[in-house]
Amino acid sequence: MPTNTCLNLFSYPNTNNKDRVGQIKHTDTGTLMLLFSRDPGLEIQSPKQGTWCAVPPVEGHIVVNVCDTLRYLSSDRFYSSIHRVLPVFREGQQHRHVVGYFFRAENDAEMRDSDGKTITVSQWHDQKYNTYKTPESAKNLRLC
Ligand SMILES: O=C(O)CCC(=O)C(=O)O
Ligand SMILES: [Fe+2]
Repeated sequence: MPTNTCLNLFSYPNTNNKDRVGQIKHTDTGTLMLLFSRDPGLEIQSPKQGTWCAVPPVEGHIVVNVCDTLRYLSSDRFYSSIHRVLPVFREGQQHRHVVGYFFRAENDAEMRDSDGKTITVSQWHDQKYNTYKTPESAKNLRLC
């Protein structure tokens, strides 16, 4: 059965322009995301206080991110983490490099979203990614 599981290589330009954003706040669509990074910039939002907290890279460690599908399949036992990427200027560096492995369930797998609606994994994925198409539509991004 096909899935949208993928390995993504990211390269963010190094900048000290505070108006630039690496990635706006979002949750990931799949089950788990493994993030391999030596560069700072990732932040997660506390679900209770709403405050942002840096996730600094730690030598020999990776970040494991819970994503939407795991939230739905676990009936909210696990929550998908709300996160964003900010530019962190680093002297002498050209880019911020990150590798993300996005585990995604089978496209036809069904789950119940937070409105109680039954939706397939690929429908959820496509619906969410359509909101990124323009900066205007991204303002309405449904997080989870
Ligand atoms: O660049 C990062 O640190 C995180 C990337 C990310 O959140 C994503 O691609 O969904
Ligand atoms: Fe993400």
